[in-house]
Order: sequence, then structure tokens, then C-alpha cells
Amino acid sequence: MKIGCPKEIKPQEFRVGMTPNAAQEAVARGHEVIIERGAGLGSGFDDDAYVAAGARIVDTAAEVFATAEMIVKVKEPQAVERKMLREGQVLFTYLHLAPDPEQTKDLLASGCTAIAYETVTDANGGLPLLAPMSEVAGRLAPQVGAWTLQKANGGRGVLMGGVPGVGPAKVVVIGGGVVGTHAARIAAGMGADVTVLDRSLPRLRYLDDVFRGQFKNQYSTAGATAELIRDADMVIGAVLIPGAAAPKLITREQLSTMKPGAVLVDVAIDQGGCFETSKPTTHAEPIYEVDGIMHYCVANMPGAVARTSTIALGNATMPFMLALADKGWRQACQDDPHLLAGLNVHAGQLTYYAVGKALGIDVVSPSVVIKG
Ligand SMILES: NC(=O)C1=CN([C@@H]2O[C@H](COP(=O)(O)OP(=O)(O)OC[C@H]3O[C@@H](n4cnc5c(N)ncnc54)[C@H](O)[C@@H]3O)[C@@H](O)[C@H]2O)C=CC1
Ligand SMILES: CC(=O)C(=O)O
Ligand SMILES: [Mg+2]
Repeated sequence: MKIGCPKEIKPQEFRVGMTPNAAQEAVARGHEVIIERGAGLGSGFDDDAYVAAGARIVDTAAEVFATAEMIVKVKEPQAVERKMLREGQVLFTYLHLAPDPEQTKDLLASGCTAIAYETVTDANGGLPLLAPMSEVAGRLAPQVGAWTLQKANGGRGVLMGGVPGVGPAKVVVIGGGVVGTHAARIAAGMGADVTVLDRSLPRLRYLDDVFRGQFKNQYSTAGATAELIRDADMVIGAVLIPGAAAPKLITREQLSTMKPGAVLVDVAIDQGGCFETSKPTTHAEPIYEVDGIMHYCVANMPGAVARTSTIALGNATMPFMLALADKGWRQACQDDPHLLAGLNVHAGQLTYYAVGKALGIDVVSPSVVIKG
């Protein structure tokens, strides 16, 4: 199969969809790998590394899109990229369609087959292609939140760990999945007083067992959230209902109950955000203020540490990418229900229920679509 990897064009996005190691594995199995010139530079991979892996370098994204049967990327295709997709072409990348009607419309119109990293599942009920980036974003969240808490950045001027004689920052993490657990670990490691809220009792039991008091946990209700945020210096939004738009868990009205200069870090922003006042920001201008509360809502946080993120993402995507290339998307999805769970769009039809529900679009079952 001809596999193409263009340079990412989302602002400040330095990750790349294929590492030279992934390219080498694909080439070794008889596939042709086409990389846009300079695609890996932001992650520290030069063109020579891809050439040494057996890939071919082309000058433009247009050549990649025109030649490849499968496009492997990181972020959702931007408008100019969506125009280059065609019927029969496979797109394998993050999509986050539920909060993005424009992208959904364009993907349906293109006729392509789009498999979303964030809805591929595993046998343990996890999301193996979201997990590595959730680990990164979770670990970054207290770091960017701590920076935002600094007075010069609009924050309350509170140090995460406090100092002897002065107590630490209070951090509330809403959602104790992959993002939330990694965020809580790092915030606790910085010396903050951390509480994790989740709606899953088994998850709370796991956190309690494994982390043994490094941070507290509490069952997530509107009442518990309202009480905790009044006293919080930082709230990290880390909830997910797979594929669906994030539930809004803090309203604008509630901001007035919080301490002026407190910080909201909405990691769930790529699914529309879990605070009413969240709107996506970029690494160039990551923060803004509403009613005295600072917001950090970058939708591609892992792009800030592109090298770590590219390698971590590549480790997770490679086996799926190879299965798609070796067998073609239909056979690969027939053989692996977890990969089939990633199918969001095929030949003008939406195939993911939570997206259809969020956008009011009819959905065709993926198990019907793969029969052809
Ligand atoms: N902004 C960015 O750059 C990035 C954003 N993300 C996003 O972060 C979000 C979280 O991802 P993961 O941690 O991997 O998901 P996950 O599925 O591992 O965890 C989500 C957790 O939220 C909990 N939850 C659901 N509804 C809740 C509620 N009302 N109150 C409290 N907890 C609730 C679930 O029980 C689950 O434990 C996703 O939207 C993901 O796309 C992930 C990576 C990068
Ligand atoms: C998960 C995601 O959207 C990202 O890593 O950018
Ligand atoms: Mg998006």
C-alpha cells in the first residue's frame, strides 16, 4: 500500500504521524512510504532519517494526498487538507468529530474512510491510541496550570507546593481516567493538595488502592464539584464520554463562587470542553480570563513536547497502521473489532453513534458498512 504522511499544519503543531522507525517497518513489509519534506523536523527527525528508513520524500502535501492510499497524521485534517481527501482513501488520525460539524461535513463529502485514533478501543475497555497523548497532556496540565497561577500570567500567585509555614495549592481534577490520573500524580508530586473526582466507583477504588493517599478522591456529583471548586486554586478538566461532546460540569455562574485568579485547565477541550466558558486556544495564545478566572484550553497540548509525543503516539499507532496497510481497512476492521470501533466515516456515511447524536446526523452501523 502507498502510505502518505504530510507535515502537520495546525498552528504550533510539531508532531508527525509517522516516525522513521514506523516507516522502516512499513517498508520492510513491502509498503511504499511517502513523507512530505520537513514533516518530522519539529519532532527532531530529519528527511535523511526517513530516507534511511526507505521512505520517499516529496515536496508538497498535495503530492502526498494525491499519491497515497492511506494518509497517516496526528491532528484532524484542516480545511485545506480536507479538500485533498478523495473517495476510497483511508485517513488514520485524531478526528474529534463530535464538537466539529464543519470537519464532519467535509469528511462525509470527501467520500474517504476515516478511522479516528480516539475511538479505537482495547480489550480492557481502554482507548489505546488516545492513552499515550492523554498521559502527556495529563502530565503537562499541572505544569501549564502552575505557570498560569503565577501573578504575571493573571493567576492567584499561589505556589503549587507552598513553602514551610504556607500551605500548598488546592487542585481539583475532574475525571480520574488517563489524563486525570497522570495530572493528579504530577500535581501531588509538586506538593499540591489534590482531589480527583470521578463517576466510576471501580475507578475510584483503583486510584485509592494504587496511589495510597498521594491524592484524595471523591465521587463526582454537581454538589461535590460546587463545594470543591470554591476552595480550589486550580481545576483540571479531564472527563471523557468516548466520542461524545464533553458534559459541561462548571457553569459560567459558578465562576463567581471561585477565588479570583484561580485557574481552569480544560484538557477535555478537544471534545468541546467540560467548562461552560471554555473555548479552544493555541500554544501561541494559550490563556484567557473570564470573570476573574484564568482559562487554559489548548486542544493539542502534546504538541508542546513534540518529540516525546511523536514517539509515544507512533509506538501506539504502528501496529494498527501496519494492519491497515497489510490487509486493507475492510479486512483489518473485520479481523479486529477494536480497530472497527475507530471507524467514524465511510463513503459519505457517518458510522459512530456518539458523533451522530452530538451533531444530529443519521448513523449507519459500522458492522453493516464493513460487509461492503
Ligand atoms: N487537550 C489535549 O491536548 C488533549 C486532550 N485529551 C482529552 O482529555 C479527555 C480525557 O481523556 P482520557 O483521560 O484519556 O479519558 P478516560 O476515558 O481515560 O477518562 C475519562 C474519565 O472521565 C470520567 N468521567 C466521565 N464523566 C464524568 C463526570 N461527569 N464526572 C467525573 N468524571 C467523569 C470517566 O469515568 C473516566 O474515568 C478526552 O476528552 C481526551 O480527548 C487527551 C489528550 C490530549
Ligand atoms: C488527543 C489529541 O487530540 C492530541 O493529542 O492532540
Ligand atoms: Mg478539533
